[in-house]
Order: sequence, then structure tokens, then C-alpha cells
Amino acid sequence: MNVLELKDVTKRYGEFTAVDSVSLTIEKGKVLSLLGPSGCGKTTTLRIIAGFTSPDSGTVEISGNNVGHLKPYERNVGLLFQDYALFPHMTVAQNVAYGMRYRGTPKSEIPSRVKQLMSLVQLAGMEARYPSQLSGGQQQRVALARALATDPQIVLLDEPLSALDAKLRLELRIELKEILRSVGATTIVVTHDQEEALSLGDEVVVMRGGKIVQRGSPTQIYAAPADKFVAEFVGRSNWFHGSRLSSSRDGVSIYVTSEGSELQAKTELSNQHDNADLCVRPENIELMGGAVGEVAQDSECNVVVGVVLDVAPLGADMHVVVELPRKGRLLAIRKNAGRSPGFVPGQPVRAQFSASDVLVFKAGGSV
Ligand SMILES: Nc1ncnc2c1ncn2[C@@H]1O[C@H](COP(=O)(O)OP(=O)(O)OP(=O)(O)O)[C@@H](O)[C@H]1O
Repeated sequence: MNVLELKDVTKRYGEFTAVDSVSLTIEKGKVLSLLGPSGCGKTTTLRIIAGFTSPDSGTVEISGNNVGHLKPYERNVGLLFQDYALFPHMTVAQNVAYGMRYRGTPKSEIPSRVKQLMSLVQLAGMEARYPSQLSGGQQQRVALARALATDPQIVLLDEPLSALDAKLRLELRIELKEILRSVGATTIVVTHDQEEALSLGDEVVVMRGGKIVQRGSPTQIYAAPADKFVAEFVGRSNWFHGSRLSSSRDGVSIYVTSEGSELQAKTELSNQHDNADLCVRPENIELMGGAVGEVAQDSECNVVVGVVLDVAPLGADMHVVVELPRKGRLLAIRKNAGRSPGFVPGQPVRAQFSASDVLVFKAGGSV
């Protein structure tokens, strides 16, 4: 069952269209990540759902009811917004209880509900503190408890982790995911951080220029991006421009890149463009040491040789930049780098990637 349905929602500011014919549904208990670059209309979409902004056209339905005429506090929506900070003059318990008073929760039930929520966000015992006496991470947890307090039909989280430093951000992300799943909250999380979107969402919606460009599971968004923009925005990519030389019946096309190398790409027929932008994800590239000179292409496997330019050991991963002889660079990422032999700058290497790991897009699509 769809808890939320947006139908053809548009919002303009003067000549500028911030949200452009957006239609969106979300099923009960699911977490949907709304991902896109700054200014693409994510927050405006959320504000329209919450009732803070009126759309110029289109409808918002919550559990099948058009809520267009309802004020924000009349919609049973839990909010954690960037500009919706904790009330500094209220204790933690009062902050959490705030929405319950508005929504008519019986007074006698409020203390036990606050207690339950405080333990859910792992802040039991801090009820009497004021926000200024909490760390940034603790404040965000109180804000989350406040958003969940009325057992809302939909929870809207706008950049819930953006104010936190990298380590805390990761910790709280895992916690947030667990809390949302444990209470079965139907949630939309707005973020411009692709890793956050992919890890939090059951599904990811990518927006650009006020429009939805793709909706899919995190795996689909990453492995089968709808266009060049999504490929570029989600994950790291190596790009080549190629002209199609030939195509075989089993879907393998040979492209000549602008650097003069030949690359094989295995795609569906509809993606065999004559002029194409070719994308290879760094983690799909296998690197081997000791290659010299040109190497013949194996069947459905691309082999390029180059020289290591830079090695960056980033925790469990190692990022290796390879300089290709005919200009161009290639980034390869080795997972669990600690367990495999390292590379050093200046070392000749062989980079190998499968034809089916080459994503093909019609050339010229802007990124
Ligand atoms: N009240 C307003 N008046 C005029 N323009 C606005 C108003 N609110 C938003 N906009 C514009 O609409 C566009 C979308 O804004 P929105 O806040 O939805 O983007 P966003 O995707 O959430 O970006 P960010 O990640 O930076 O928060 C932006 O170009 C913004 O400048």
C-alpha cells in the first residue's frame, strides 16, 4: 500500500521551476532516499509534502487522502529539517514531547512515550538536559526522537547527518538505519551524499533540475545508471569517448576511443550508440603488475597497459591512478588492499576489465 503519493507536482519561483512535474509513491515501511546535487529541488519536494510550501499544481496524498488543504501540523508527518532545530529553552524531554501535545496524545501517556523514545535513540537518562548540554550527535538523536514521537505516517528527514563530522556521521547513519527499520517508519531521507543515500534507502530517487531522473534499488542506480548524469553523480567513474567500429550479434561492440585504444562494451542493442561516452567503475578494474608493451584483447575482456602514477592507501581500499600511454588516466580501486601486493609509482601495470563492465551512454549528454 502506498502511504504517500505525489502526482505531477510542480513548484515555480517566478520564472524558475524548482520542482518539475514530480510523481512519486512510497510504500508503507520503506525508506526512500532523495538524492541530487544542491538546488535540484529535494528540500522543496519535502516542504511540499510537509505542507510548508504549496505546489503550483499537482497533488499530495497521504494514505489515499488529498492533504493539499491541511496545515503542516494537521498532516501526521514527522520532521527532521535543517531549519527546524531543537527548542533551546526546552529540556530534551519537552522537545521530544512537543509534537505529542499538539497532536492530542493523552497527557498521562506522554512520559512513558518519551522514555521509550529516549531509550530507542540511546539517550536514556538525559531527559532533563537542555540542547546546549548535548553533543551534535546527541542533538540529532533528540531531533529524530521528536520526529518519531507521534508515530507519524511519514517521516521526512532533510540532511539528517550533515552537521556531524565524518566519523560520527557514519556511526549515526548505521544507528539511524536500524532505528527506522525497527519502528517500521515510512521515510524519505533527503541527502546530497551518494553513499548516505545508497546505504540508507531501500530505494533511491535521483533528482536533477527539479525532475526525477531515475528511481531504483541502490544496486540498480549504481550498476545500471539511467544516464550519464546519474553515472557521474553516483560512484566514481573512468570516462572514455568512443566511436563504434563494429558490433557483434551477442551484443559486444568495439569502440575506438579518442586516445586511439580499442574498447569492447557488452550492452543491449538499444545502447549501441555510434558516438558514445563509455564509463568504467574503478572497482571493476583488475590491476596486475609487470606488463610491458601492448597486450592483445581477450574475448570480452579489455586489457590496457600503463604506468602507476599515484597510489593512495585509503583504509581498507587502495586507490591506484594509472597513466595510459596515449594520454588519459585510469583510476582503479582495490578492495581489501592490505591483503594483496601493493603498487608503486612508476611501475608498469596491466589493467583488465570485462566488456560487460563498460557502461555505454549516447555521447553529448551533459554531466
Ligand atoms: N523561497 C524560494 N524562493 C526562490 N527560490 C527558491 C526558494 N526556495 C528554493 N528556491 C530555489 O529552488 C531550487 C531548489 O531548492 P531546494 O532547496 O529544493 O534544493 P535542494 O536540492 O534541497 O538543494 P540543497 O541540497 O542545496 O539543499 C534552488 O535553486 C533554490 O534556490
